[in-house]
Amino acid sequence: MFELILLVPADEVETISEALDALDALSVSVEDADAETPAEQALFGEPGMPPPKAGWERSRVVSLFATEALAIDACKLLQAQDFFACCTLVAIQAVPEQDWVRLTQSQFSPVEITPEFWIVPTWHEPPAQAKQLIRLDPGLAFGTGTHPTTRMCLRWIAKNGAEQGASAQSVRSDGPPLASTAPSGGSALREAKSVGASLGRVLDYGCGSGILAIGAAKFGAVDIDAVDIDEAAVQSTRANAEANHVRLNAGLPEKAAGLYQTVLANILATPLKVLAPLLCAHVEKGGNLVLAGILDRQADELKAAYAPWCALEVTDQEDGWILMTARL
Ligand SMILES: C[S@@+](CC[C@H](N)C(=O)[O-])C[C@H]1O[C@@H](n2cnc3c(N)ncnc32)[C@H](O)[C@@H]1O
Repeated sequence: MFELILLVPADEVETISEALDALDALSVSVEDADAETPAEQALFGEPGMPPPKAGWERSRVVSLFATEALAIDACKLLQAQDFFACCTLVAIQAVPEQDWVRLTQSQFSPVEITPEFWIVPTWHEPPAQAKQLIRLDPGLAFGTGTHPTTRMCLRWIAKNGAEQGASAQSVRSDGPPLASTAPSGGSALREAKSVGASLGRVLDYGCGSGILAIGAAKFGAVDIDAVDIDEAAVQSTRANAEANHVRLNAGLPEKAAGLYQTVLANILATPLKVLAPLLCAHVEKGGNLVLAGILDRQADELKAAYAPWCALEVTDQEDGWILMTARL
């Protein structure tokens, strides 16, 4: 593989990226050429806000080609275009051979939720102290446990759920009995001890990988619905639930039906505000609403949006993100 590296001004990033795509680049990535210097710029967008620009003031555009000849041809073609006038060729160079699988895997380590509750990729042995764990590999859907918002929701589940070691029998009982929630692996996991169900019936709204629904099952939830607007997330939730030997109902949002003792939603502040009446209507009297995906500066707007139904409070925080919960 050979990479063609260009320095491109912000206004031309989109045009150059599209041209590289048309010239059969295997991939095109755009980086801030000033990253990790005082001139580094943040580029991000949130729902309801203007979309971020396609590139930085000085963008480093790196495209990958199967052969050196293809990279050189693409470069020559680009250099002949008007829009290339303010761009600079940095290099055409061979990409060293890498074990990409090993490299990717090395970036995902077990994630500690509590000292006894861990998220562990399948290629890792569980840590010795793990008494409860979720087996999860990175996939297309959001939710590997590495994001603070997911971790805060899981901490809430661990704190408010049944005692660790809750068995497969403690999850939904309308299917065939499941073998075990105990993961394979080297750690000495405690045998099933509790079928308590302090989470009760659970709704995971915006389930992504299904990580919260699976966590709820591991901590004694009795009947779990996991919904998402993204069909790929629904598929991912089903596959991850099966891999973790837990039973849940995954589907599109209309699958959410009736009242739940626990409603979890880790989305973002803007959709959470829009969803306030719907989410609150699904929480039974005395039940819990658990919201994440909220920046600490957004606490007051969320409190106001939910005030007609409940009094949201900030009950956890990590890296500028907050967890807001309420009892209805
Ligand atoms: C930040 S991810 C959270 C995933 C997972 N629950 C977690 O805690 O890691 C948010 C998920 O919500 C879904 N989502 C966004 N808006 C939604 C909506 N209006 N209704 C249902 N799901 C939504 C997205 O597709 C995405 O999978």
